[in-house]
Amino acid sequence: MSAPLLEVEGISKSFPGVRALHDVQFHLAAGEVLVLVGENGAGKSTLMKILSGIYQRDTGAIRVDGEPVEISGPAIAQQLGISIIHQEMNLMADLTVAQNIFIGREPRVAGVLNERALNAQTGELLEQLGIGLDPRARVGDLTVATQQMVEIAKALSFNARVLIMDEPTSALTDTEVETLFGLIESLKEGGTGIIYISHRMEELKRLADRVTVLRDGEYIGDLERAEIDVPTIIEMMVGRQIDEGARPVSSEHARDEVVLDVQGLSTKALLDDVSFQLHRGEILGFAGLMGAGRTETARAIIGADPRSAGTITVHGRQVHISQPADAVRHGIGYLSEDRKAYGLMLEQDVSFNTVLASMKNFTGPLGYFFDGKARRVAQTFVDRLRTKTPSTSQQVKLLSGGNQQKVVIAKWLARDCDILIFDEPTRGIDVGAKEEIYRLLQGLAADGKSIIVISSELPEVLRLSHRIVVMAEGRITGTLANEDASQATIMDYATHLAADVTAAADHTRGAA
Ligand SMILES: Nc1ncnc2c1ncn2[C@@H]1O[C@H](COP(=O)(O)OP(=O)(O)OP(=O)(O)O)[C@@H](O)[C@H]1O
Repeated sequence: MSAPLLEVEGISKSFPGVRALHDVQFHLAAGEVLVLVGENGAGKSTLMKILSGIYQRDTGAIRVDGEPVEISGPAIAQQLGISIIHQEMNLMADLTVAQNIFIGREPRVAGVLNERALNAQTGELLEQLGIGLDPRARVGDLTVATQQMVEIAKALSFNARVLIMDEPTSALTDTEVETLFGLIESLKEGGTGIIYISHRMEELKRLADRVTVLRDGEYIGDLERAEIDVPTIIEMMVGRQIDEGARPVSSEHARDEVVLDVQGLSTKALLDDVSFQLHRGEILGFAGLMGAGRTETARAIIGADPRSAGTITVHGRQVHISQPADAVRHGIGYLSEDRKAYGLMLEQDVSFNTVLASMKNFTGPLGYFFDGKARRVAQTFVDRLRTKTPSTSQQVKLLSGGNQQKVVIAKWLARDCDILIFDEPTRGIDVGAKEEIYRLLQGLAADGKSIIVISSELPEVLRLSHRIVVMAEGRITGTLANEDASQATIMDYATHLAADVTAAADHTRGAA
């Protein structure tokens, strides 16, 4: 039998205070998709960073085609044919597609960049991959999905034999996901081995030839394609069974007081006459395709983007919100979908970030910061959300992606706003922690908070929301009671297949 394309054995890696990996193994054959799963902080990214030369292992062996290798830096990984596509992409917005792919390797004549050859070479590569894209397009003008295709093209331009994808679908629409999966199929046929990290269980069934499970930095086991069963995998991942909670019903809160009333909200860029009401104790889900206007609605409400029309009424009083600080003053908290840009101060620790939105409760006269109090509060959220961190004094940038997201959630929970808007709250969060976050949000709603959840995951919208607002192209196309909604009906409204039902639905049922 020929040696596997890639093999790792006995890999361990520690950081100060954290044992990230201990005696981990896996193997990958040419033309195989290996899906790597594990809870947040299980060690998936660390393992991939070792393979791509970003981190050095403490112990263990790595073999390519059966030969031991030392991956002492990213350039060596590239030479060995190992390429990684990160969760957060590393492209330069102001450069073109071609410039990004061949940056530092551009064809030159007598030292001068040959733009024409560069574009031709890129055109060829894109065509081979079946990606219909102009090599001269500016990357900053492309959608996230297309940028990701550029990342993949870039990885393959180094003749990658092993392609590592870290949660590649987390920011893609359903059709874009299909395009990506099509590309993965053709890469497999060409003999590329793919390591695919995902928290989405449905993807695993579609894609995986094999699944490798990590828990707490340790190798738990492998499942072959025929053995893949989601509940088994979840149990291997979290070491216990997860009960899925019941879906809520809309009538529970439909008659309660209206806490937030948005009428005729419009923006120059996209929104057209967006109107809805949020009740006390209600979770209102916002569904729709990427670009439908859900994030824009949130941003227009909190004053992050200018409105061209519309009124916002909080607890019966019309309010003037022209910047996010005004929104917070009126008790509206917004958890952004982009945690790095808006959510966290990465250099600061878990404790500081947890109290970041409620600083005045932790600051005394003359700006004295009550560090002990902040740490106690931060620790309660670390416990409740099961955030994996050695302590509350760990810098946030050293946490895994999913655990950073938990800190963002803690920050808004600590702020104690009356109205909370969560934009893709569980992006990058593992299945076990997701269910805990759902219960936490439902607990907050039961205590009288009002919550908007924007989510691209329909099972999440259905699991959480009393009512569901569906948007398409900047407008609300439907408002559904949870008991009337299914993934299919939501998609109908999101794609305009159903008539506008806003008026017919129980949009105003509770306003009596
Ligand atoms: N540079 C670092 N310094 C200290 N600790 C680190 C560093 N990088 C990772 N860790 C820790 O190592 C552990 C494994 O993290 P890793 O990012 O590999 O997890 P993951 O499985 O990829 O999680 P997620 O699903 O949340 O992305 C975590 O506890 C993380 O906080």
